This record gives sequence, C-alpha cells and structure tokens, in this order.
Amino acid sequence: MNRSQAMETTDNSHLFEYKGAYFITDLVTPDYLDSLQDFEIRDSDVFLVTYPKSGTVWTQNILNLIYYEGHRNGTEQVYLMDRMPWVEYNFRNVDFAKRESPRLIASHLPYHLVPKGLRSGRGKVIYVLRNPKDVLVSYYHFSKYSRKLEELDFEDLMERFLAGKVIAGLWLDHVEGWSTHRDDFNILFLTYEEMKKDLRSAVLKICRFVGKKLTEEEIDEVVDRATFDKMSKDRRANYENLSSDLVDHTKGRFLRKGIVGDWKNTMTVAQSERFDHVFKKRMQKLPFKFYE
Ligand SMILES: Nc1ncnc2c1ncn2[C@@H]1O[C@H](COP(=O)(O)OS(=O)(=O)O)[C@@H](OP(=O)(O)O)[C@H]1O
Repeated sequence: MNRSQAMETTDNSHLFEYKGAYFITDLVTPDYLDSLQDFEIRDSDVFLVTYPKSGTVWTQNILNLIYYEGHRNGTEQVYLMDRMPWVEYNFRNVDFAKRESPRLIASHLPYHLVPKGLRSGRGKVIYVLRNPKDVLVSYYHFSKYSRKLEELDFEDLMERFLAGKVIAGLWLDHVEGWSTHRDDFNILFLTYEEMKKDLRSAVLKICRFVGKKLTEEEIDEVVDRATFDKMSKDRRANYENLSSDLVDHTKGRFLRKGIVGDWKNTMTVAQSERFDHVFKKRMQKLPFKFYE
C-alpha cells in the first residue's frame, strides 16, 4: 500500500486515515506512525492502551501513583503527560530511547499499529475500555474544547462515531482487535465501569499485573488520590496545564463528570436505538458486558 492509499482524509481535515484508524492531522504524520513499528520495546515497559475517552488519564494517574512514591506522597510536581507520554501523539517531544526504565507509555493505537516488539509479548499492556455510549458522550464534550477536532452537533458526531471516522477509528474494531489478539500480548483488560465500582480492587489487579508490592497504606493512598474529586484538583493529574494550542480551557475539562451511564442524559431513545442497531451484534460477541 502506498502512502496516498494509506492516508485518506475524512470529511474534515482535522483527522486523516492511516491503515484503518484515524489520527489527528496536526499532531502526527504517517511517517512517524510507520516508524513506531520498530520502536524498541523493553521488558519493563508498561503501555496503557485505550480507545479515547475510556479512562486513560485516570489509569495514567493510577500507574504513576503506583510507580512513583513522590507522586503518591505529593512531593514531586511532575505532570502525568510528562511522566507517561503518548507514544503516537508525542507533542512534548520525548526521546523515548533515552528514558530510564521502567517506561510508562500511553497510547490509543489499535493492536496492529503498535510496535512489533509489543505484539510479540515483550513489555506489558493494560487495556482499559468503557461503555461506547459513554465514550461517545465524553468525546462529544471533548470535541467542543479541543482545538484539534471539529465541533459537531451530537447527532452528526454520533454518525461519525458509528462510521469509525473519529480518533483511533471504529470503537468496535479497536476493542475487538485487542480482544481477539490478546494472546499475542502480555495484557490486562480492565473496564472503566469496574474501576468505578471498586477502585481498590482495580488498583490491586494492576499492582499484581505489573509486579508491584505496595503496603496497605500505600494502596489506600493510591485509591484516595485517584478518585475523581482528588484528581480534579490535582494539577499534576487534571491536564489543565495542557497547551492552549491544543484545548480551549474555557470550554471544558478533561475531568468532566466521571460517571457511568451519562449517555442516558444526552442520547434520545431514538439515538440509543440507532446506536444499538449499528453496534449491538458485534458488541454481543465481545467478552465484555456493559449493563448501563
Ligand atoms: N478519577 C476519575 N474517575 C472517573 N472518571 C475519570 C477520572 N479521571 C478521568 N475520568 C474521566 O475519563 C474521561 C476522559 O477519558 P480519557 O482520559 O480516556 O480521555 S483521553 O482519551 O485521554 O482524551 C472523562 O469522562 P467524562 O467525564 O464522561 O467526559 C473523565 O471525566
């Protein structure tokens, strides 16, 4: 496939298509995405992978609280985006090869575009997913304050979402891809909903998966600092230092509501039915269930 076939713009120029997924035009190039195939993976690397708006920043914070005592006890003032940068949206120009191990890295990449080393079982992946209707609603609010996305009314955005013409591509492809190729990776799946229901258990699951032994008090501290209220006020974790080239801080927040089932406050019955009509069949085959 040549470059012009691989890169097709959507109806808007804010995103471009690359090998079945969509990326923010201003923030990454196809050449850089190509180069990620050979990004060298270390056994100690931990990748947090999500479809956008599924709980990335939340889990980033949890991992940082687990790994860094200074983040946990509040003595270090390092922003999450610097501690755990995005591999494909490298807007802080991080030199990953020079970073000390263990490296914590975030990504929205579909399984087939991540570095080859990760696909052959090196490093660890934590994949967090969320009810796609809540993802859509969160994305809708995000697109209002992001300067890199087109602002659409809800109905139009929903059609784009159902067609997969949004960041990272079709939700079903992303989740299905990671789920069906789980055996290629050293991977832990978590849902946003289980994290909301029992954050402590989710933190313990993550600790076990990455091989970190924290004391009961340290676990309590991680859980406390990862709550929505605490994170909203924590400048290191709430993304309010994000450059105003990227977002208009007067129009929204990364930590918006942080609840399960907010789609019911936004979507009409007809919209929800339309969503189900397109998504339900493939969703039923997934090993994840969303009850709200
Ligand atoms: N601590 C905590 N508890 C509960 N929920 C939380 C928390 N931190 C972030 N969030 C919610 O996660 C949503 C943002 O998703 P992402 O961080 O994946 O966004 S992004 O892809 O990185 O842009 C966004 O969801 P919505 O509130 O529904 O918009 C955030 O509020």
